[in-house]
Amino acid sequence: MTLIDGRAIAAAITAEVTETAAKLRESGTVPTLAVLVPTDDDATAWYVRSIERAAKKVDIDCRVVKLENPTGEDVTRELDKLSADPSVHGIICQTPLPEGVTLDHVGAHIDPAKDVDGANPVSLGRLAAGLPTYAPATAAAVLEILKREQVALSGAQVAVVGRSTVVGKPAALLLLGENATVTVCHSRTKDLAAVTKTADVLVVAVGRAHFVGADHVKPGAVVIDVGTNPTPEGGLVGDVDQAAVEEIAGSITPVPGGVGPVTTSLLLRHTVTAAQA
Ligand SMILES: Nc1nc(=O)c2c([nH]1)NC[C@@H]1CN(c3ccc(C(=O)N[C@@H](CCC(=O)O)C(=O)O)cc3)C=[N+]21
Repeated sequence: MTLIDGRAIAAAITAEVTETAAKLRESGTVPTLAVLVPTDDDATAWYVRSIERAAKKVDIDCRVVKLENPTGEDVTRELDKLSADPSVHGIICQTPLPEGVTLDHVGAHIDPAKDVDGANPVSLGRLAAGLPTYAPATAAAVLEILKREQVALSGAQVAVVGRSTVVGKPAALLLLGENATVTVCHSRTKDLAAVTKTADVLVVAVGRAHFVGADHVKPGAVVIDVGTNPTPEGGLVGDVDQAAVEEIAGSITPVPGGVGPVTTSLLLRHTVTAAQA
């Protein structure tokens, strides 16, 4: 079994982004990403620090806007302001959002041209229609890993477990765009293991530690583990029971060091692309 090195893939993307960012600066544009943080959440705080660190390395300006106990209206007003600000090229609104506020609602206030984490329903619609757009960075990371690992997708059986708007659904659309035969599974799927066992590529994005085990995996399958579940000991585990699957899968993305770092690097790539446009 091969462990897929997400950090190495992220480093390769980061090197490309560094070059593009330098060219932008030479031509007088300071590539700028705005990160809106509407709630206090440990996982989000970690992701925001990681974005800041990564942006600094590639010389992208990162503007973190922290709101204290905002209403939905406070969030949309801030997103309207950032969308209208010509010095901002990319905008990400962190989840979770305040109680009663949905990403669909606030996402509609991110200019699609700056929507580097694909949160505007317009961006998702464009993705569904096969038009150029920014896919959510995590979904894009799934595809980027499969491409860099040269996994054949055309005609392949792919199972996506999870149907969220930020990962499962857009990942399924991106995979369809590569001519994969995509099955989307979720909490109501009957006999999940029977479906996932037929998959050459298994993408798991349910947000539950060790949800997928040995009896879910086809021998030799490529397993992409999107989960980042905090453990009581302060560590991080995926949605896949890696130890149980090790003997069966052909290759797997570890957690940490798999999809996560690639997600951050793609958010930055989307930002320089937006700055070039
Ligand atoms: N609008 C929005 N989009 C997101 O994509 C989004 C979000 N909100 N809110 C928070 C979650 C969390 N998230 C992570 C991204 C990378 C790592 C990551 O790189 N983790 C490291 C390890 C971290 C560690 O070791 O503690 C890794 O997997 O190797 C983790 C978590 C994106 N999120």
